[in-house]
Amino acid sequence: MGVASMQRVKNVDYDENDLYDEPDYDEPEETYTDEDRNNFATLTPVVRAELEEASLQASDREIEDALWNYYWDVAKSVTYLKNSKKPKTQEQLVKKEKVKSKFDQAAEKSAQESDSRNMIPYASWFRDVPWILPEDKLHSLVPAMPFQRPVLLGGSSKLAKLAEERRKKATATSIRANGNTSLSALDRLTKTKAFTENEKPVVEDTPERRKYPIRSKREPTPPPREPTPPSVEREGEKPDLRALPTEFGYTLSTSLLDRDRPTLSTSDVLAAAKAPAKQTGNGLIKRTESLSLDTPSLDRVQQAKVKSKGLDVPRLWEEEKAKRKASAAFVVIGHVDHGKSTLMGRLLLDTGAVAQRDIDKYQKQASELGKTSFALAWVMDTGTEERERGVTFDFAQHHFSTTSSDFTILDAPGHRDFVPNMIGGASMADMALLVVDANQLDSGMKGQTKEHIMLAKAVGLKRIIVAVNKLDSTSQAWDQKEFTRVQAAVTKLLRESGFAEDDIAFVPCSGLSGQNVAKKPSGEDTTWIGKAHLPPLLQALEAFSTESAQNVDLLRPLRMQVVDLFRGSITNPLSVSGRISSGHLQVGDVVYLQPAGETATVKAIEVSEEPKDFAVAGQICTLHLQEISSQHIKSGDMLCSQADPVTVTKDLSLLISVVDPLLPQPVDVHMGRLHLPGTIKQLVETVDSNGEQLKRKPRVLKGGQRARVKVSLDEGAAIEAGERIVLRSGGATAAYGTVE
Ligand SMILES: Nc1nc2c(ncn2[C@@H]2O[C@H](COP(=O)(O)OP(=O)(O)OP(=O)(O)O)[C@@H](O)[C@H]2O)c(=O)[nH]1
Repeated sequence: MGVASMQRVKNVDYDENDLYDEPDYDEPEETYTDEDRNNFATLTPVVRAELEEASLQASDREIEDALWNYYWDVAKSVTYLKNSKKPKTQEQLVKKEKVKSKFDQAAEKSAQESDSRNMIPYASWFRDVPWILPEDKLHSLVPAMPFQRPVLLGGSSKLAKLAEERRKKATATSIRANGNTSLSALDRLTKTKAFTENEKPVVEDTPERRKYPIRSKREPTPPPREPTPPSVEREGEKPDLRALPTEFGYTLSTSLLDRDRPTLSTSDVLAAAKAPAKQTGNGLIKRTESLSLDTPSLDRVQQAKVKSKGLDVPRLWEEEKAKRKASAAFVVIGHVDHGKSTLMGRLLLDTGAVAQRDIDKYQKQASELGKTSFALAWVMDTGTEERERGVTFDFAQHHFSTTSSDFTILDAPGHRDFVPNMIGGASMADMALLVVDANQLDSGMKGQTKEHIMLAKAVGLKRIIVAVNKLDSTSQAWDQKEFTRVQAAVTKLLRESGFAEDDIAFVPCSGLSGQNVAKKPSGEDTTWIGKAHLPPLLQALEAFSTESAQNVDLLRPLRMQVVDLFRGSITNPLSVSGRISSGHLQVGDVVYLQPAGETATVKAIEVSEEPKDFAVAGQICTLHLQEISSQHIKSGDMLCSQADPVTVTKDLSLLISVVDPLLPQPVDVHMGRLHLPGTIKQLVETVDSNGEQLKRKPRVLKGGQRARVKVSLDEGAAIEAGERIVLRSGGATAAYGTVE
């Protein structure tokens, strides 16, 4: 395990007391979804393998607890388990309970108060409302289920306690109260408004949200990966002395988050109050009947429906062709610590996408930790603290431009532990950038260099640039022989994997020193690079990027797999991102989501973080949606044209290349960001390279064979012919191919 992984160990946000205080908690019954179970099945062996590497053992239950609590984050789960399994030092064992600060005590008290809100009889929700609400309406105004927040995030023991503590702290921080009830109602409302303005309200941790995480949009300039400074109270910062919102105010503020529940806006309430009361003996009761209890969603309350401008997108796209730069998205792959992040940080710095002052800042922070060499890598790290709910497993996107091309870097920070995410990232790319440490060829060949090459091919990437990196630190710096040795070995592997000679480019470079990255190298020991006509990395990327701009298919029906789902802002409560694989869309379009079978309106479009009127096939974009609930979308779903939607199916006929022996057996089916459990029901036939039958109904498929198989998915998915799929079993890639 490399230095970078050790950093992740340190990044985990807990203190030692969390490991040793173990109060009794009642364990709630967990009801896992199929997706949860699938995640457990896929990730538990990965975590176990990591632990075994460190000679540690953990039970399935412990691993599952960790995965559940760390939200499927393998690195964090491993870190937690490693720390909890490590023998305790004497010092740790005798450590007394920390003296609680006044703020901690206040936070605890407020958390208890907030817990006491968990069970609220519906009749008392509106006890401080100056008018009376009819009994039958009260049922519709409060949640259908008893309003009870989950007591634990799941699991048991220390993790459960850790999760509970965190939840309490988060609640306490958001609604800090000291019991001062003398503040005006206006102040209380201001408090609830503050949630929405900061766009970080206290969100219920419902099972629904666990299943379909909605994250805040990533900050464009990421924070450093290391260190995570301990949270310190800022000097001079005054505690928030405002009172808790009333039950009614709380209802209003939280209901804004639940878009499926009938929601009352403030204006609805005021209108109702002003409405003439019907004299029925019940006085004001009848006023409340003018409240529109069907007012369904935030969209309709706050957002005007966006109309389409009716643009002729294919014509506009063609007209703009001359003005447009070439573009390409590339996924950065390679074995751990071979220098991917450093090389990308260098590229972003030397192309001006990142300012030197940011690097200087990271340099200073890194050198304080004795890790100066990581300053460039920190540019790429999106930082766990920035992510809502500590989710760290998603790949990051970064953009940079040259005079001729626009690039998107797809970097999956956790992909070495989390191959499914590497598949998700690679399936959005036009090409791959494989980084190989010239000093560590053999370990890479046994490890992820080999696996990532296979997966790049499996998701359909044709072009690959191989950066032979760290040539500044070969036994003799910039040794041409070392470069040639790596080039020969990697070329062999790429050819075996099916990459054509013309689609492979080699670049000798050093991300750390910047030699041959954005500029040609200087110095006597690098003269051979110019003589061999080996371009700098940036030039190689530009040479491969020109094709992708022409490789768009606007005229086919719209298809875009949802890769990410997040909350953009209060005005854009639901946004999705992904790559349009075919067709086009524009602001105001109504799109169809499968497998939910729901429609949504495209309120706004962003491409490379710039607002656009339309987006076309080949572009990675963010769509802000309206008139759809988050419950109907999850990553892996397909956004398609209403007129020609993808059909939902459970049964797949696949033409596959076999990596590991296969029988009729359970498998995990991966298609881009979609991961579903399924079963190989039938081995139909083995075929030759032209797809012609070799043998009918084989009993087993061996590595290296091509075959037709029938796979049944556990649940229906939006998959159509021609899609690339990867079959995995026991945490390893077993086969890849296409849907027929
Ligand atoms: N000498 C030398 N060291 C380098 C070079 N590039 C990266 N390194 C060092 O290699 C180590 C790992 O670099 P990273 O950029 O974090 O590697 P990575 O492949 O992104 O690692 P993971 O994301 O953890 O897989 C760091 O200490 C870097 O400073 C290089 O060109 N030359």
